[in-house]
Amino acid sequence: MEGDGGTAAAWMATHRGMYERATRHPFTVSIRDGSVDLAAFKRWLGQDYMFVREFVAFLASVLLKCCKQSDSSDMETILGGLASLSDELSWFKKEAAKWSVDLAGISPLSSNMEYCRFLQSFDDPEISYTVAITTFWIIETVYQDSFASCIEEGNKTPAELLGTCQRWGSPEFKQYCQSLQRIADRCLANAPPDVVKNAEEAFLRVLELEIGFWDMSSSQS
Ligand SMILES: Cc1ncc(CO)c(N)n1
Repeated sequence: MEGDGGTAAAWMATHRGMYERATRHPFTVSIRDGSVDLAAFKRWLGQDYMFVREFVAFLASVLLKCCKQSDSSDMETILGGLASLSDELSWFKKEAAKWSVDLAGISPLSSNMEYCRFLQSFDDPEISYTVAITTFWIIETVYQDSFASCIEEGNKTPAELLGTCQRWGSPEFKQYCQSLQRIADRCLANAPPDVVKNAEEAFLRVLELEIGFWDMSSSQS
């Protein structure tokens, strides 16, 4: 949450309560303190695999909006993100095998479906690149912040979950999120007020959906 004076950091401060509900959720807090229910972790793993497949399509829509801008200099960053999702899907398959989670037999739970429907709504060409890139930034940042807290000093994260936490909690992933934040801030600084308002609404909607996703993982809702 390094406030660098941009709009993104300002929203994290204004909506701090919601932001913390998403990034210090009882589910990730239970990973950090070692009390995590492994059945819940496995549920999260299977559901998140399905989410990430949908996230690929979302990111493709962000990339397309980027390419249609007169200045498409963010293309490399987004393309890099898309490429790392390929690696991420392989990681999910490996991790699922390790935990005996049958990915083929999973169907999305309702909070996951709701989140996926939100991602699909970005297919609409009317939704601006600014709103889409801001959404992308906050989706990644919630995971970065959540999992980074599980590997902070003093954690009691079970050894077999450290790999998961490092995937999103690593310094490299943090840098990547910061580069997305700079892009979002630049777009927001140049956007008309109605677009900024839509982006803030999308920011809040992501926090809500992320909380729902953790709730679902903890308790199958
Ligand atoms: C639900 C959810 N939010 C964010 C990310 C970050 O990639 C993810 N994998 N899953």
